[in-house]
Amino acid sequence: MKAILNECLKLAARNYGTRVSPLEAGKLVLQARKQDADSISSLEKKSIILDGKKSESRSSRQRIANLAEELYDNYNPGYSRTGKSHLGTANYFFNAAEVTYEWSASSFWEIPGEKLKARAEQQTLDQKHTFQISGDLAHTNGSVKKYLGKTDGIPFELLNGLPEVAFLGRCNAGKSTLLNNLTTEFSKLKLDEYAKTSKKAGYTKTINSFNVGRRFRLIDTPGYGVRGTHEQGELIMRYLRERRELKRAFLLISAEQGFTETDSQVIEFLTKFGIPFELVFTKLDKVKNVGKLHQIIQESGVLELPTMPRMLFLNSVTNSSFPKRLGISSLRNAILESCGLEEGVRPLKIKSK
Ligand SMILES: Nc1nc2c(ncn2[C@@H]2O[C@H](COP(=O)(O)OP(=O)(O)OP(=O)(O)O)[C@@H](O)[C@H]2O)c(=O)[nH]1
Ligand SMILES: [Mg+2]
Repeated sequence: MKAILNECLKLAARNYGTRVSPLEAGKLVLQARKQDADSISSLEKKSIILDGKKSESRSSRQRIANLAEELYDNYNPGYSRTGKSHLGTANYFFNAAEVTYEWSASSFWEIPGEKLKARAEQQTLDQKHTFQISGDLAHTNGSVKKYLGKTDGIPFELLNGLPEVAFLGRCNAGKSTLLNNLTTEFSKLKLDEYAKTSKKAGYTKTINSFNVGRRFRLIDTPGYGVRGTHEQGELIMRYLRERRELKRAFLLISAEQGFTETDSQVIEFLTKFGIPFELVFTKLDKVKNVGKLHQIIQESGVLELPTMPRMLFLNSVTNSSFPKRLGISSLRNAILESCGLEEGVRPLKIKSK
């Protein structure tokens, strides 16, 4: 299957603008992806069934260690595998960057700078209106300029338009834990606790922002579902639609439990409003049967989405079968990439030892 896909992509590259349009190439890739999903997956053929018997054999440990990567390759045929040097620099960035909690918001207007932006925009509109009515330039005499220079008491660094990526997902999907996972060095056994987490669903109540190395912001959000409230849902939807700094959303799905109806609605919402997003399957350590995970993905319809979101697989919690945090390098790399940070970029603020 990989060979066919590679052929499609090569064909598209060679014939761009001549025989095969990118749209046709896209269709070919989609078709190939669907066939890939329909066939018994390569992983299933290899019978990686983690049935809880805790096989201690070396090959089994090796298979688990490669699980996140194999799933990534299996479900992202359109993406080339990220090179080791890219992953290495992404890991360096996250390990070295200073992480600071910045703000929380329980309504859209509490997000630093949003009120200010809206007022400035209103003034620009009013100014245009004045031009139209009077045609007299002197009429506006620079009042807008005077206003734009002020920050309304909001520290300038909160208004400095850093790119943002947001974690979305049902309550208890592991959003806050993932934020801690991303920002904790591999060598540490226990995750740093930047974002507060709990076994109790519905723990995060506001949108919370964390500055990473003064290069971008990670945004933790309240979960949706039974424990989420209507107001939280409205806040998240507004943030997703209106926040200009948002570069990409990462939608978390429990690899053990799969999609809920609300997850599907959120995917529909993101697609409808053209909000770039990727899918992150969390709690890989809880998956006992990889075949079931394949079934969950295939039956969810996400493989047919026209936007072909990338799919990442990881675990934030370790246990004896999963002694390592898998899949995190790929997510770190995807975040830097979505924020437009080139390979080799360094944090502007380094963690103190
Ligand atoms: N086994 C396992 N547990 C995880 C993983 N990620 C998170 N958890 C656990 O899931 C529970 C919920 O994690 P949170 O990070 O608080 O989940 P959340 O999505 O932020 O939840 P809300 O704030 O309620 O929306 C905690 O007990 C975590 O330890 C994982 O990868 N594997
Ligand atoms: Mg949370």
